[in-house]
Amino acid sequence: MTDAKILPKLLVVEDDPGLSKQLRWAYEDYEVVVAGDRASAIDALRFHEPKVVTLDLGLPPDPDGTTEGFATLAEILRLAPDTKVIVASGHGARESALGAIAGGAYDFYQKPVDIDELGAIVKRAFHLSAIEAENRRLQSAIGDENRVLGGLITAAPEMLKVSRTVERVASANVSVMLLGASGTGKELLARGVHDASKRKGAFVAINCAAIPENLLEAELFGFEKGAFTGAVKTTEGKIELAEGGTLFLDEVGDIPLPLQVKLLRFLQERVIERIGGRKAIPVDTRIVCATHQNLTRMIEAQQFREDLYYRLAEIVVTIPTLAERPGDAGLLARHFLHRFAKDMNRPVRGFTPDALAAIDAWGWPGNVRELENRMKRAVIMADGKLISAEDLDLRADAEEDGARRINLRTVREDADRVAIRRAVARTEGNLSGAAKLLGISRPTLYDLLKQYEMQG
Ligand SMILES: Nc1ncnc2c1ncn2[C@@H]1O[C@H](COP(=O)(O)OP(=O)(O)OP(=O)(O)O)[C@@H](O)[C@H]1O
Repeated sequence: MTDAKILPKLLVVEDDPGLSKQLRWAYEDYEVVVAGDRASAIDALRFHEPKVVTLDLGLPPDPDGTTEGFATLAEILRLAPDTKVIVASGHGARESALGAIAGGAYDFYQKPVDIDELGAIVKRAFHLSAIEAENRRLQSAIGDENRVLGGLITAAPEMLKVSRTVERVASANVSVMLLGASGTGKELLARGVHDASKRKGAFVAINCAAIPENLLEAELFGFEKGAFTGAVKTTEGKIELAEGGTLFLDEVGDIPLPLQVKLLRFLQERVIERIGGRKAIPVDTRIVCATHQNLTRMIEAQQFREDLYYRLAEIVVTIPTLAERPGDAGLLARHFLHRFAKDMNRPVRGFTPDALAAIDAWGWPGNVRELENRMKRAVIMADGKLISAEDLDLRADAEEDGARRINLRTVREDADRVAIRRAVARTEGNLSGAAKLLGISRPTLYDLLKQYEMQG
C-alpha cells in the first residue's frame, strides 16, 4: 500500500520551457501538468480534467500575440465550462488580460511570475471550484429523493429513520407523540402522519401554549349557545372539527391539569361534551401531539397526568435537532433559497464560500425555523446572485470554524467526542459498558477521555 496523497491537478499552459519547468515543481499541493501549445493543452484537459488552468496568452504559432491564447481559452471553456482559467498578462498587456476575463477567464496574473502570488490565486481558484461543485451537488441533491412524507426535506439517516417510523405508524390508529426542540419540524411531521394515514377528514392544529388557559377548553371542546357570556352561537371545538381527520396538539405539556382530565376522558371513551352541552358527541379524531418539554419530569412533579401520557404516547418519535443531522442545514438552505428567490422574484442563485462555511459551522439553536428565517432575510438582503455569511447575519469567525471542520483530524475528533458522549449517556456513566458499546477497551476509552479532556 502507498499513502501518497491524491493531489488536485493544475494544468499549466506555457510555451516557455524554463518557466514551465519552474512552475512544475513550484507547488507541492497540486499535481502540475504542463502543456506548451493549444493541442496539447486540450489533450491534457480531456485526460486530466484539471479544475484550474493557468494559461499564457502568447502561444505558438502566435507567441507574441494573443490569438492562440484566446482560442485556447474559448476551447477550454467550451469543453469544461466550470474550469477556472487564470491567464498570464505580459508586461503592458493588461488590456488583453481584462479581455480574457470578459471572455470567461477566472483571473489574471502579471508576468514576470511571482510564484507565491500565483500560488495564492491558484489556491483561491481551487477553493471556489470546490465550493461551486458542492453547490451543484446540493442543487442536484434536492430531487424527490430528499423529500420524504411529502414536504419534509432531509438526507440525514437519523431523520429518514424518523420519517420511516412515522410512515409505518400512520395507518395504524395509534396516538403519536413527537418530541423535539423548537423548530425541528414537529408540525410538518404531524402533517406527514395525517397525509400518510389517508384519513379523509381535516388536519387541525392547535398550539396549547399560545392560548390562554381559560379559553383552551372552549377551543378544544367547543360550546353551546349561551354556555357563557359571549357564547352567542353554538361552536364546534377543534376536536370536532378534526372529525375523521387528525388533531395536532402542539405543546401538549402546557394543557392545565383540569383540562387534562377532560382530554383523557375523550381519549378513553371517544366522545366529547361541548361546554354547556348535555349530550355526549362521538368523535373519530386521531390525536398527534408534540412537546419540547420533559413530560417524564412533569409527571414526577405532578404537573402532567401519567395516565394521559400513556394514552397520548402510544408511539413516541424523537426528532433530532438540525445540528444532529449532518448535511441537512446545507440541503435545507438550498431548498429555502430556491423557494424564497422564486416567491420574492429575486435573482439569487447560490452561496458565497463564506456563507456555505458559516451554514456548516453554525449550531442552529432555533433549528429549521431559524434557518428558514435567516434565508428569508438573506434572499432579501443579497446584493447580487450569491448569498454571503453577512446576508445570513452569521458570525464572520464561522468561516474559520468551517475550515477547521474540513480538516480530517478535527472532523474525526469531533465524531469521536459525539460517539463517546452518546455511549456514556446511554450507559448512564458506566465506562465499561460505554467502552463495550464503542467497541474499544476500557483503557482506550480512558485514554480518549483524557485526550479530549472529557469527563467520564
Ligand atoms: N425537514 C424540513 N423540510 C422542509 N421544511 C421544514 C423541515 N423541517 C421544518 N421545516 C419548516 O420549518 C418551519 C418550522 O417547522 P415546524 O413548525 O414543523 O417546527 P416545530 O418543531 O413544530 O416548531 P415549534 O416546536 O416551535 O412549534 C416550518 O416552516 C416548516 O415548514
